[in-house]
Amino acid sequence: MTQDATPAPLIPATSWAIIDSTLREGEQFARGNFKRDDKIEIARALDAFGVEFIEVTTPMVSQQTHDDIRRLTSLGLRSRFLTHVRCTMEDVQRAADTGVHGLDLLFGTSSFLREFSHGKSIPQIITAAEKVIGWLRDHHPDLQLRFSAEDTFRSEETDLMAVYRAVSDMGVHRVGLADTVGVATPRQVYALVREVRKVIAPDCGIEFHGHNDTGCAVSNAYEAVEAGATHIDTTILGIGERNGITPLGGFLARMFTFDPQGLMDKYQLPLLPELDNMIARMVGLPIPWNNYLTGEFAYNHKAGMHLKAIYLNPGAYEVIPPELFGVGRSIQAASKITGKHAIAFRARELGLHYGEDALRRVTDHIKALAEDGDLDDAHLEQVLREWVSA
Ligand SMILES: CC(=O)SCCNC(=O)CCNC(=O)[C@H](O)C(C)(C)COP(=O)(O)OP(=O)(O)OC[C@H]1O[C@@H](n2cnc3c(N)ncnc32)[C@H](O)[C@@H]1OP(=O)(O)O
Ligand SMILES: O=C(O)CCC(=O)C(=O)O
Ligand SMILES: [Mg+2]
Repeated sequence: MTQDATPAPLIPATSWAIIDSTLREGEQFARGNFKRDDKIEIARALDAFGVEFIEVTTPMVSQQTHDDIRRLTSLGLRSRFLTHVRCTMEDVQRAADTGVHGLDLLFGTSSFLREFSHGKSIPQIITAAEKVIGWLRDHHPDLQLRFSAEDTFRSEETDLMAVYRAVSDMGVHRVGLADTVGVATPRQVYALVREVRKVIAPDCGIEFHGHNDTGCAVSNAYEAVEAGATHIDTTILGIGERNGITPLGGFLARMFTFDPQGLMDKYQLPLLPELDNMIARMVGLPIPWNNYLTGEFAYNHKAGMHLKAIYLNPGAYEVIPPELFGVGRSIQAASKITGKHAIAFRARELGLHYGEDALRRVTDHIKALAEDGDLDDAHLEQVLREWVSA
């Protein structure tokens, strides 16, 4: 390697793709009920952002949903549409004429779902998959096929390997691991992805879908990629069943740290706030204050020790430059936990210059005033102007 060669990114952004499921998993969110115009707006926004795949709800929901999918697939977007269907002839025949690029098939493999959802044994699941996948390959060879073992992380490993090996042999393009109840730990995800990789064809992709019940949805998606997963399911703001799945913004924040340029090449990152605001508006809820990247306080800096460094170099306390994701930072200089450096910087911005003693005095005065509540910027400016000549 020559001395000035750029080191290869730790996890290149070209090694994985996003399947955004706001239009499928997102419709399973408590407040998710998208009308046709909403669906079109969401799809266009995701396409403009650059996500590789958009997953939509099964056309089995209703004639309206079926027609909506046809409308979406006729928009001429670059993002590829996938529809999420049960492993039955009825579902796939209905889905095959919607103009989608691929079908995301699933079958629950845990004892919970085998007993309480569909009632099928593992051999019966494999037989059903054979029939459905065989028909699809014969009649719709252009469709990209994925087969997922729903509730993967509460399924027996021997059952999973039997299913994944079988569907890979049947020629699916991707297998899916789904942490349906959000129980998996990052280490389990990593280990299982590595095991699955051993039993499927080398060119078969691996998709991960992770719920956030125990707060691991982003970490688990990251571990999946580190272990070799090729596709990650996200939704805008993480909306989905219960408390949702891996959020698009959170996943991108995580992956940005490994390959910033790769992410900037693939996605229009400054559009992220528009996506988050759009979904917040449609579901009638605010963006959470602590949301990754776009939360109101995601880039708020307050403590004196932080502010000294932030003024000199924001990278001292920011891992991702906010402007790359279209957001700004806020500096809260007038609180009781502020310090002289922050006050001096703010004063200089206002064209005011304090000597050392005066700076200490005005800083202590501001800290004392703020014991009763932080000062807003106008109040800070007023104090700084009054005290400069005092
Ligand atoms: C973890 C997940 O998020 S999975 C995705 C969930 N998505 C959805 O449910 C999509 C929206 N769903 C719907 O509109 C409806 O549930 C429909 C149209 C799919 C089915 O409606 P209904 O026929 O009224 O059945 P209902 O929803 O009550 O029950 C689910 C049926 O699917 C069957 N089923 C569940 N999983 C599968 C599967 N992977 N493959 C085949 N059949 C399945 C169940 O056995 C049950 O069928 P049964 O009536 O023969 O016992
Ligand atoms: O099809 C899949 O892989 C995921 C389905 C799903 O939403 C889940 O298991 O939570
Ligand atoms: Mg889900």
